[in-house]
Amino acid sequence: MFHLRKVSRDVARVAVKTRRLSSAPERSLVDLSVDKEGIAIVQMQRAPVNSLNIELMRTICDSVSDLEKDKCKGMILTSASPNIFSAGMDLMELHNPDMKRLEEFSKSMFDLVLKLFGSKIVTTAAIDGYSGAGACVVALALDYRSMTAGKARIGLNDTAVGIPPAKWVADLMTRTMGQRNTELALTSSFMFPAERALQVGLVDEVAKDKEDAVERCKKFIKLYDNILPAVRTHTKLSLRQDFIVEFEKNREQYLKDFMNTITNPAFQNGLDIYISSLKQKKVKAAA
Ligand SMILES: CCCCCCCC/C=C\CC(=O)SCCNC(=O)CCNC(=O)[C@H](O)C(C)(C)COP(=O)(O)OP(=O)(O)OC[C@H]1O[C@@H](n2cnc3c(N)ncnc32)[C@H](O)[C@@H]1OP(=O)(O)O
Repeated sequence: MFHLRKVSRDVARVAVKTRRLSSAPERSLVDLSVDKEGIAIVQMQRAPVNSLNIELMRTICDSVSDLEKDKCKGMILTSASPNIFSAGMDLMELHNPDMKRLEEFSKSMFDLVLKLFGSKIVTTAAIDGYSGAGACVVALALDYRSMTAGKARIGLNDTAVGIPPAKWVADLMTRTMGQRNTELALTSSFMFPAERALQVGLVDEVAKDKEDAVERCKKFIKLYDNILPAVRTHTKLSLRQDFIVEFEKNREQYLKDFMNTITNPAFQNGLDIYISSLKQKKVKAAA
């Protein structure tokens, strides 16, 4: 049986870790709550756009570990930012990086993907807004995705940012969308609205708003009510083992490849321009 009091202790623990790891966050990077049925909502709240820095990735990872330990039924990853699920990796982590921090960043990214993909609990995302690149990878590592119709977009726009998608990223997407759709999505960096994402299998359901997206995740988690959790986990992990084994085997190489891409001067030049264009957009909007 799940106890609410225990969960608030967990929340406090996550908040403490976050304060220790990061230079200045005033509050926890995720808001974690669990309902009476043992369904957790892990709400990212790293303003303004939930960009994934080391601290946010570690906090999500630790939250999932805590929920697994507490034998939670399932989790819903969502966002506190209106219209943004997550802007993907924190570009500031990639821009003129300190080598040691970049290595830590890469490790945190791999740890998070493996934690989510291999989680014992049912993992879902209620995607209510932009979910690009690294955020799309996070969503793909989960069991189920519901996404709101309207302005929200999801996709792997890595090539647009100047990062050729790693083999493991393409594999993760292929498992969900198949070879042809993945090829088209990755080469074009297409950002899918919810209905198109549903057609290609990138998301599982289209919701009318965030509340509906969360409800659909809950419904999905409850589909497993009559299945023994250990049997469900065993089945899921045996079907995912090939990816996990391959990832672990090549992890060092993936790390080197990623670090080489990021530290390449041509990538850094491109990133300068990309970041300036993001800032410029704001200046133009204000004018
Ligand atoms: C964990 C597993 C990861 C595994 C990944 C492996 C594959 C690696 C591939 C890709 C890596 C990436 O993820 S690179 C990041 C890609 N993301 C983007 O290109 C998104 C860029 N941002 C936008 O398009 C827009 O900001 C937005 C649509 C997300 C929001 O638009 P909006 O108009 O609402 O807000 P602003 O544009 O004004 O942004 C507000 C504020 O946030 C800053 N910002 C935006 N995105 C990022 C980011 N990704 N990292 C850091 N900061 C970001 C933006 O510059 C503004 O800052 P200021 O207020 O200071 O101007």
